[in-house]
Amino acid sequence: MTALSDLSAHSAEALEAARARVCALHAELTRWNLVTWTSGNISERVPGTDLVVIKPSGVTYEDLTPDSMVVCDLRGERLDGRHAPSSDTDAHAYVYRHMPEVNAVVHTHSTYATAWAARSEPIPCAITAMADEFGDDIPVGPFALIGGDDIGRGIVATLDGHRSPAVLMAKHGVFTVGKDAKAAVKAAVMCEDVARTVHLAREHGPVERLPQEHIDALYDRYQNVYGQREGSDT
Ligand SMILES: O=C(CO)[C@@H](O)[C@@H](O)COP(=O)(O)O
Repeated sequence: MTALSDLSAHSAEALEAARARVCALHAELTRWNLVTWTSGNISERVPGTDLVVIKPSGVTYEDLTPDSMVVCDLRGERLDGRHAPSSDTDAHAYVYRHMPEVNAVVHTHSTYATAWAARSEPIPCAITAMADEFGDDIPVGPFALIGGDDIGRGIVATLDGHRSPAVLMAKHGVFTVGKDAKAAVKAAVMCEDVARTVHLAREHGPVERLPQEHIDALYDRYQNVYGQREGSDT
């Protein structure tokens, strides 16, 4: 376990950067209308350490500062911070312990996606934007009570080996994962967007899933070709 007093200068710098990054990204949750009052949270693994930076519980988004972020270990134990950590800390910590490729977790109750979660219904991969980002239907995870690591177990059981970085936890809301906090926030923004679009489409009739070969081709293009690639001068 990494104790804060044992951190190298490099890791201490990484921790300060993660505090600032995680704090700032909470503004994206409100900017994109993904949360109500204090109802969502972001955490990020501090690169090169066994530390996690997470939102304090129940503190309004406008009052968050880098300094108010809570630092925990991978068991969810608070190592630094004057506030209690998010009530979902044990869930986030469980994900970090069991999905080493995941460096960030985001939780929201965004309206349309949570409406699908309330029905325990996966969102069918019916539009290109879904195939791009999620590569599949957005799956539903089991219902779990808030507070322990049961939510984390449900997230891991559902997302491990799945292309989707988002899971709709039944009767609860959205959890997304990513290689960093920005990627996990992006997945949360896109999850709400596609949840709304597919919901609206269904109001006018049945919605068909894209053929699997189109989902595969779209996912491959978006993940491996789309945008600016490293080394590209365009
Ligand atoms: O999902 C829930 C409650 O339903 C919690 O995650 C949410 O209110 C956020 O709690 P925290 O302020 O992060 O403790």
